[in-house]
Amino acid sequence: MNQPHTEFSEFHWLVEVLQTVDIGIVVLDMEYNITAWNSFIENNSGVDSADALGRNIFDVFDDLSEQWFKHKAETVTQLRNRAFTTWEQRPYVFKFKNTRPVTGVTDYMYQNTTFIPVANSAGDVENLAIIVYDVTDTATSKIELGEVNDQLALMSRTDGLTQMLNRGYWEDLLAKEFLRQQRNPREHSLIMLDIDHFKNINDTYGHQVGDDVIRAVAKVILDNLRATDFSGRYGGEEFSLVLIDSDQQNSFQLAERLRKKIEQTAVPLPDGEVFVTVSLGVAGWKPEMSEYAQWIEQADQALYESKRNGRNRTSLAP
Ligand SMILES: Nc1nc2c(ncn2[C@@H]2O[C@H](COP(=O)(O)OP(=O)(O)OP(=O)(O)O)[C@@H](O)[C@H]2O)c(=O)[nH]1
Repeated sequence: MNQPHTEFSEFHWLVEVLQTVDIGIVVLDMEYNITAWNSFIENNSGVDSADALGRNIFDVFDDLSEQWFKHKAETVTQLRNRAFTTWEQRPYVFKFKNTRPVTGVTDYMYQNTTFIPVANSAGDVENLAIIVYDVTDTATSKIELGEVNDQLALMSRTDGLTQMLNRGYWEDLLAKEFLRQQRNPREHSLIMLDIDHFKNINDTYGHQVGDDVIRAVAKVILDNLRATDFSGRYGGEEFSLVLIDSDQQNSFQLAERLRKKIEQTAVPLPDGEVFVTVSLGVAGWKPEMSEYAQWIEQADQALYESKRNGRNRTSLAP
């Protein structure tokens, strides 16, 4: 005698809960017409439940991908299995505005969603429920963390003063290129370049001007290499370059071009300008080299020969 009343109050209580929870609930029939629409969906879509009920979901959300949605829904109802989508696979199913204070990361609510087949008492699937979780906070912090990590990765590869590769990363690239050379040799060359009497620049004009000189030399190098070449700041006023598909003789010519351009590059001073010269050493790759350090060593020896012979010149490794 009490049974119907209990069931009714339980139902009422359940509906109350569904209206209050902080997740979205949409229920559709097999023709994709809306049969339930809770307050969360109402508030975020701006469509009242009274207006939504009975309407087709694709009319209410005209940017909902019909093909994708139907495929998902059919899989769920035919297999009688739940299915999930995460914001990483698809940022949102229903396009709701992001209600958070401006994050700069997203204009829309990131959502995880669950598709649930709903069977009647006879066991036939007659409805499809879609549960929507607002995961904007998690998603934005994960995206921001990813951006910070990218930034850190870039910083860990780059020299702060010149924006060239730093020595560690340049050597990593050299090590990889060296391994490729051992398998499939080509005519690559390595150049070491050092600013002449740089200590005098610092001592005469101060470290600020010294830094400007280093930046100016780096710019000439970067502006004159091919996209496939790679250069790094090897030490304070020393730079290292790998020229791809350039034999020792061609690389000597490029080194001379760099040397002359740097010699003609004026670095501004508060009251005038200063010019510097550089010394260079060029070493082509040789099959007898068993490790990349020997390649650097050969270019270094050629560089020191340039220094010994009076600087502002290029020497070739023997
Ligand atoms: N301003 C500035 N100076 C630096 C930096 N890194 C290294 N140095 C200076 O570079 C100078 C290098 O001097 P040395 O190794 O004696 O060589 P050099 O004076 O160039 O003489 P040679 O190479 O023989 O022609 C030192 O005084 C270092 O303090 C930097 O990032 N900025």
